[in-house]
Amino acid sequence: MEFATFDLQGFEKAGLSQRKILAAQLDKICRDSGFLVLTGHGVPENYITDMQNAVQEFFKQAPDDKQKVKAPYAGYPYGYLGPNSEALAKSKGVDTPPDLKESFNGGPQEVPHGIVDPEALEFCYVPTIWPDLDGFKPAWQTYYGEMERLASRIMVAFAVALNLPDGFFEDYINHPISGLRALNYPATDEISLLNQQRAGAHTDYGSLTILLPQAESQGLQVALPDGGWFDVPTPEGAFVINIGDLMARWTVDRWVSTLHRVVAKPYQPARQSLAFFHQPNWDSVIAPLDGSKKYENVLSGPYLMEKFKSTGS
Ligand SMILES: O=C(O)CCC(=O)C(=O)O
Ligand SMILES: [Fe+2]
Repeated sequence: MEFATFDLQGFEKAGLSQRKILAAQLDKICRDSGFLVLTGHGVPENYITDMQNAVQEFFKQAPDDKQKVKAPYAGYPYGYLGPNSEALAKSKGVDTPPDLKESFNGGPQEVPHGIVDPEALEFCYVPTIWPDLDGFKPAWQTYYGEMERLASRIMVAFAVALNLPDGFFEDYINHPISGLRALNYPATDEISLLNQQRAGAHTDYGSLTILLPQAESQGLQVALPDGGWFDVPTPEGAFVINIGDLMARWTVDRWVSTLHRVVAKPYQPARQSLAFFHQPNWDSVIAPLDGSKKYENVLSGPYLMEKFKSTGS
């Protein structure tokens, strides 16, 4: 398998006929694996390094200091989630020991006017709990804002790839409820528990994920049709993008949300990554894009909430 690359600025600047060719390539990638390396993203490098440094400082703290910003109750979506709190494979009905990781999570930066649904307010519009570390909050907020803009641009390319008008997704994603997760996978020694991974095999839940694994780091793998695993390249200066379950459902399985994991091997150095999970507005109605009735309509927010209940977080 060759891992696909898509140059976003190349697409955005292309003339009409070249744009069609590139959109067809993007459609093929999303049908085949739903995973690609994204270049030409235009996110300023210093925003990325500021964020990576801030996150590294956060994880370097003593456990007690990290716990100061822990999610205050089970199910609270943001803040620090320590070791042993999540097993992603459970979202696929596979019972495994907890993933070998810790994370810090944050949500939308503001509550849009007119949101009154208490479930929405509780599930995605509760505050992010900020650590008391110089520069952490601004670095995080800047990076989050960049990811929101990048996701919107990718959604334009997706619309074109699906033969829809450029702005088709705009109204669905103008108040997105995306989550940003900084992940730290501590160095491993011997791996003692059977089936324990850094992130168990899972698919992502939303429209698309923008991943930034630490450059040249190892371990992210996508499932192959024959049951094997393929190592995802993590080139410097590029993001890894993948389709989530909601997009597969929206496209009535034209596009695939592929199983992936971060494999745990003995004696690995620590590994960090940033994962931005793009999710349409809380109340966007996700109806099959082909006009069929193959899937029932769902609301973006409640759909996501159901998915979360399954991972033991
Ligand atoms: O850390 C990574 O590279 C991937 C993590 C991941 O797939 C996830 O958290 O959904
Ligand atoms: Fe994932």
